[in-house]
Amino acid sequence: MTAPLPILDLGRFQDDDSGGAAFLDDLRVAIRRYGAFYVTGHGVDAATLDQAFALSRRFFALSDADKRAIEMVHSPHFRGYTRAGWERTRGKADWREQVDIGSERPTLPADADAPAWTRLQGPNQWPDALPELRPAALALQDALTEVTLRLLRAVALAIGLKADAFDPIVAPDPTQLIKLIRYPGRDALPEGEQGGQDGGGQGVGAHKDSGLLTLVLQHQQSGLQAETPDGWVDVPLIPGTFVVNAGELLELATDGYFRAAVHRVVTPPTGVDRLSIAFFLGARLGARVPVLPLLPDLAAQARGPERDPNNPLFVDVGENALKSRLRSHPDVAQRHYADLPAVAALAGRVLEPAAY
Ligand SMILES: O=C(O)CCC(=O)C(=O)O
Ligand SMILES: [Fe+2]
Repeated sequence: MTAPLPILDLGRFQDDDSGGAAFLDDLRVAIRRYGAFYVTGHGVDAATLDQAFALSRRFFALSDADKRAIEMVHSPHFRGYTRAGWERTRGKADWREQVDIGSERPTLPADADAPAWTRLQGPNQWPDALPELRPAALALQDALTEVTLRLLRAVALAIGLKADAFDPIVAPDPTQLIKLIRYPGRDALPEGEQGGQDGGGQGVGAHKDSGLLTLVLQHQQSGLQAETPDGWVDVPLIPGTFVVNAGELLELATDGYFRAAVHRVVTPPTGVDRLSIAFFLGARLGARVPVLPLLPDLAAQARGPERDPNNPLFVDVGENALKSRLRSHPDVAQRHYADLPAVAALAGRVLEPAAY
């Protein structure tokens, strides 16, 4: 099989300021052309990943009542369970159920003058019916954070910066988010939702991730697709790899030298479902993303960040993260953010989920 995206071995990266020139060139070319690539040599062992998918399978097999006990609408921090059809991308329902697990941090004081994004920080919701999930998910979060921070050091070197160039906006408390996701097969979707994109329903619609870098862990069933200069391509499962997507903050920090990857997931065929785990690493919520001083010949190729009226990009990290969350989860927006003028203006327009 010819891989649709480059496959890079992180084992080739030497983590000092010398980098490993050939690896860094490959990395820069991959992100510049595709915004995405496969990574091998990431060091997360297969047993850890198998255990994570086994727990994910057990979580989604819980009763509706057990899952809905931790529904996201209870959390101003956008944590917990989302039923299929309740999340939206580009205004349309996504046919996936998921649980969002972020950095486990205390709620910030509710100060009237505090920016709205401060409400994003806080504890997770954990299912009483699956106590093993908490330690396993937090350990996985640590392991994936380490891989992503290592990739970020390589990205910095690849554009002519010091390895620690992202530290001021990331350390010591980057935004972390794990999503355990299950996409039901086409037959499980309501009538009228089964067509669309190349014959498949919208597992998740085309989008960019809002952070710096995302790792997508695939398992058994493919369905991820990426938009490339040659059009949409399938990004099938390659055992032992993660898919890495550049996010909006990396597009902003490089003034558009890198573009965030546009990607989507199509609904699996009748009779099967698909599990995936996505890990999103963003900058500190309180940080503002600077335009980094790239090597002059790279800076000359920077196109500026994309200007999409449907998806404004914000250099204030908390604001950019909140934009994505409010747009994807209108029920949480209405329950916990109705005081924001932008949310109030949307009231009643996008709240009704498709029947499921
Ligand atoms: O499930 C996947 O493969 C990708 C999920 C994704 O793109 C997202 O949740 O942002
Ligand atoms: Fe994504």
